[in-house]
Amino acid sequence: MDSPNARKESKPRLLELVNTLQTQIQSVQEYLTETNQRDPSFVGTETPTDYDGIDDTRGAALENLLELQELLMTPREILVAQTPSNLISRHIIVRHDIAQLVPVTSDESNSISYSEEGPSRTYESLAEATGIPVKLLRRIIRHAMTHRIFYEPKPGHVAHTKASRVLAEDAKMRDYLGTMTDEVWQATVRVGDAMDRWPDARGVEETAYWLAHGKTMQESLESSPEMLARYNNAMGAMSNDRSFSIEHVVRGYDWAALGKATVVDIGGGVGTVSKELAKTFPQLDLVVQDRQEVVDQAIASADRMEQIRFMAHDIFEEQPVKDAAVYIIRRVLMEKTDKECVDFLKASVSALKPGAVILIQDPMVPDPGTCPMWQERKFRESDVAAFALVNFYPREQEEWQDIFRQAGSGYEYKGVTMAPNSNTAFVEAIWRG
Ligand SMILES: C[S@@+](CC[C@H](N)C(=O)[O-])C[C@H]1O[C@@H](n2cnc3c(N)ncnc32)[C@H](O)[C@@H]1O
Repeated sequence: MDSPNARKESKPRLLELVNTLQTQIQSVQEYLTETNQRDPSFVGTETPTDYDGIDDTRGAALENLLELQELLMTPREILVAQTPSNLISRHIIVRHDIAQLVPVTSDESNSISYSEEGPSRTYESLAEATGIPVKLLRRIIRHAMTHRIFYEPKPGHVAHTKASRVLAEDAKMRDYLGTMTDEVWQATVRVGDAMDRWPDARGVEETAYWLAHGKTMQESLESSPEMLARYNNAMGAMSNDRSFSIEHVVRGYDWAALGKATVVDIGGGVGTVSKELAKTFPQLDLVVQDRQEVVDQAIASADRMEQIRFMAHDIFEEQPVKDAAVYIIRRVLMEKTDKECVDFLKASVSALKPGAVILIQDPMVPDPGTCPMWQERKFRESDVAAFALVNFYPREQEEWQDIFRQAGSGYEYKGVTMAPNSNTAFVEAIWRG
């Protein structure tokens, strides 16, 4: 324990945080100046601020700011800070395409008014366009404004902030929020009921999602091509987020060392990961496998690449692509029971040549204190959401080891490694035959 004298000498925590922040923010500001960027602001929609070259300092500053902000809050304020109503305005904005109705540039429709800050649209004109009574619409949009989505450049006018502009221009981001507010949100409020009903729940049927929607998430997606397309876009929107980032796949394995080789992306969706691998490692031949309806969607999409072949394949059927160097399966086994994981591995055996690698990427929350709180909070939010949706249980080292042991003695289990700065774990095994 510190001696009373040592304690006297150390700076009070609030001041220590402010001093550290002063230095960090100075560096961020210098970076913005060096890269000719405007001051960050919630007024107007100039291109989103790019912090890429200073991301570590920005992350450290966010961590200090979070601590500072929450140290300045009372315990009551902490308890009520997040409320279920936080999502209401986002839900309505996405449902009624409100972001697209607000002009981004000055040359759009004539219901626009121009001010120094840029184009805007009145609540009355938005009410007419959406059919929502103006008083209600104003309440909802003003709620969003407190979350920095839109602002009022002058009374009665709605204009874009950077965040609302992203929503207006990025269909994938709208699909992400649509999936969150139409699908995930409803499930999260049934978690307590699901835990009461199935205390030892396993598998995708004994879930809060099932209680909320009367079917599994997969059944929902299979029943509606629109919902499936929206879900796949939502996954794409999150591919840049640190927690889901494809960067962890691209950098987390020595793909270059494979030379000219075949990589099979099992349950690869519409090929988001394979497209990134294909761009960075042109020597790889990639095969993306998924359910027929997902493959159809991928093939219909405009950005197909020569290097990637799509193939309908059920992960529990015998693997048809023989002799590939790596079989990667990302964010698929997290939804499967242990027995299903074993079945999948057994179904792969006949295709594997000695030395072939099975690479599983699944979410796993880092241990407390090993990453900044602002990141851990995000990771734990997606962890409990995955529990609500598909009954996801992060598997420990020993559980994976046991799964590979049951799948056959030919698998040499290498272990689980966390990708740095992420909630992503790689599980690796090599087929020895
Ligand atoms: C969460 S998404 C992950 C997609 C992709 N791997 C990624 O990381 O972006 C899970 C994917 O697994 C696919 N999937 C689930 N069960 C499957 C099965 N039995 N056979 C084939 N694909 C399956 C789903 O269709 C979906 O595309």
